[in-house]
Amino acid sequence: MTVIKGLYAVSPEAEDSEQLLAKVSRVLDNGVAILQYRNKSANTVRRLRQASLLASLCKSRRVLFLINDDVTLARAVEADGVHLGKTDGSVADARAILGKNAIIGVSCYNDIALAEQAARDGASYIAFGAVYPSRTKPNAVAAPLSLFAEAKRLGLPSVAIGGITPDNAAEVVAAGASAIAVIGGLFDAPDPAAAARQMAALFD
Ligand SMILES: Cc1ncc(COP(=O)(O)OP(=O)(O)O)c(N)n1
Ligand SMILES: Cc1ncsc1CCOP(=O)(O)O
Ligand SMILES: [Mg+2]
Repeated sequence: MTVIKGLYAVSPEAEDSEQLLAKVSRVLDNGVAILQYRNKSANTVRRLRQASLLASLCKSRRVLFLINDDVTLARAVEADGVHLGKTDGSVADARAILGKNAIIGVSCYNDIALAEQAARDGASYIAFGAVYPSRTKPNAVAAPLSLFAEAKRLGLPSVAIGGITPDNAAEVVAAGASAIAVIGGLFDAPDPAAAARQMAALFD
């Protein structure tokens, strides 16, 4: 079984694919266990190009590679899996397309009932957030850290997302999150590689 644990980097929006590759490449060797390609604005051609570049990078660095929202794209680039929110399709459909070993993560926001449902549906992990206010997604619902202890009984890895930085990440890990998903706290840090090392070290 694939282990979902540690620093889970989520890619920032980027128009320039080479710049995106360079940015991600700089943090990847500093303790990132999982990378998610998340792009909410580019067209299909650019998304395919960016996802292909990141897929090769992750393969060469032995980092798990997931795609946000888009099962078709995940299959096209042979990603390890997909992350699904409430409007992104079902776990069953994703598994039918990606196969039984695919990693399928499900957003549960601040709702333990959604996590229970995701567990019944065969999700690989559940995600709660935003655990802190997020500049990337300012309207995200606020999720209390107590959810991570509560979700332990489901027996699935739990991922925390939203506003996580090197300054608050220890508190999230102490609350019981298996992994911390980070965009701004990593890619907007003064020294992204150092921020990655600091957050990854919490899982040693
Ligand atoms: C690890 C992780 N957790 C939550 C999300 C959010 O997914 P969703 O609610 O579908 O929102 P968008 O990211 O699609 O805007 C995520 N992407 N990754
Ligand atoms: C996708 C998503 N879902 C809840 S908060 C968020 C954004 C996370 O980005 P950041 O780490 O910059 O707050
Ligand atoms: Mg989504």
